[in-house]
Amino acid sequence: MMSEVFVRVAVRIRPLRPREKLHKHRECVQLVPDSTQVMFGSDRLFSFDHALGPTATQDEVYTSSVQPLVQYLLTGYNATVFCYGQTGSGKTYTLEGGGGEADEEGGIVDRVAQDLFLFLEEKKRNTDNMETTVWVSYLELYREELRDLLEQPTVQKVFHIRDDEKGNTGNRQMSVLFIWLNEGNKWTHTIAICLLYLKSY
Ligand SMILES: Nc1ncnc2c1ncn2[C@@H]1O[C@H](COP(=O)(O)OP(=O)(O)OP(=O)(O)O)[C@@H](O)[C@H]1O
Repeated sequence: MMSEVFVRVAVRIRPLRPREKLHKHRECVQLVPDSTQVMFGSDRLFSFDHALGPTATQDEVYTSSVQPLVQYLLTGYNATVFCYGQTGSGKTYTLEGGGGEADEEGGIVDRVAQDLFLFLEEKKRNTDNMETTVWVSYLELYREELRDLLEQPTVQKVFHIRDDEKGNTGNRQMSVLFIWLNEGNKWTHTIAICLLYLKSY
């Protein structure tokens, strides 16, 4: 059951990369054991809804911070997950995964796609005449420009972010968006990115 908190913030501290170790970089942020706090330097404490340290697995990140939202989606609510952080802090790794073949490296997007279909299957088994449609969009928002990543690179479709006279972007809707690839009747890979769904009008 989701509590009445609409925005939750999880912090993830990534491990030092081999090159950083080679250059003798040191961690400057510590996870406070058995808490959801992190410490900067020796005395600055910050609290979050979830705090995940350098040894946290992709699965721990997903189950603690995202999985409840997928359940929530099926009850008709919208949910948005986004990663924020400076360059190299691990946003792509957390969302899309480490790029390896191993399941444990899969990111949030893979796991959302897999679970969504599992949960839908389960719901379908317990519900008469249930029909579901899953819409898929894959958009990139970069420097105020939107690109449809499912379009052929040669097709230049222009999306606009539009405001009404009061400055509201009324037709804008945040969603969880994903694509999946089905090779030889087997779900071999899932990629998803959640950004922004805009009705083009
Ligand atoms: N939790 C982690 N465990 C192991 N390696 C990680 C982890 N998080 C990030 N990395 C590695 O650190 C590097 C930087 O991460 P990533 O590319 O995800 O950063 P980013 O925030 O997306 O950066 P940018 O904003 O420049 O795209 C990558 O080589 C990635 O594989």
